[in-house]
Amino acid sequence: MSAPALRLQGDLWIGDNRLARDLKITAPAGRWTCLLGPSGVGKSTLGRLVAGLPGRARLDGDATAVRGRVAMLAQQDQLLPWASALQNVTLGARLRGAPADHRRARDLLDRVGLAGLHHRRPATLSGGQRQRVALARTMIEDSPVVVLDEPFSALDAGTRMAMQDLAARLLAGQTVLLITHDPLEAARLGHAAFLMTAQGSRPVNLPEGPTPRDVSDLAVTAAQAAIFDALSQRCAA
Ligand SMILES: Nc1ncnc2c1ncn2[C@@H]1O[C@H](COP(=O)(O)OP(=O)(O)OP(=O)(O)O)[C@@H](O)[C@H]1O
Repeated sequence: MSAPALRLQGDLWIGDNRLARDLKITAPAGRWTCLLGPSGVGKSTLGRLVAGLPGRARLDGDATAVRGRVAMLAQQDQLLPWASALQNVTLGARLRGAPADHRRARDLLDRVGLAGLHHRRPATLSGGQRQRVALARTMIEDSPVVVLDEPFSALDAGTRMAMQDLAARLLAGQTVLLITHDPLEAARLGHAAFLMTAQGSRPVNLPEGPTPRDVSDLAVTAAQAAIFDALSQRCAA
């Protein structure tokens, strides 16, 4: 199934509480779109809407109905506590009643740096290790649309960069909505980016060219600074 573009427009609500108005966010097909904005503005809520998760949230404007599977890596890793890392990675297939691809699951766990930890339960893993199990679980799905909600936030700088590179490679061609607080992450990984506030959304300029971009690229540094500036102004407003 080819990856669709996403269009998210209108006011975002949870019940009677309007979180943000006049959103105009478009995520190009098969590309990474980053969503930035102050804490509590509704980024995760929007991500859950895209993923079709049940709840009281709604967008009262025009939104693309996403057909087919959406994989979501939520802010809390949501691993099953009684299942091993490997069983957590193959959970989606088991829930669909499909045969689990253990070989691929093991390979992904190795690639996210968890070789030797396949049989550990989540409680015996660090926060960053659990986040990487959740990342492997998201990547094995091969969904046309992927929502990543702060997927690298628990990782040290070196591991974070390595996981960004791996995700950019393995999710190439899928439509990815990346929710992040990290301007550098957006500048490295985004083909498009939006800053979301309670008053609306606006596109953020990113460097041209292939991703993941080099951190030492001056265009990346400049984009990072511009995003940081925009975020501080919006948060101070
Ligand atoms: N189930 C819920 N019922 C009512 N309000 C909720 C619910 N879930 C979240 N909220 C509220 O909705 C707002 C948006 O939350 P959300 O988690 O989407 O924000 P966010 O932009 O992702 O924040 P952060 O960057 O801190 O993760 C917050 O004010 C939160 O308290």
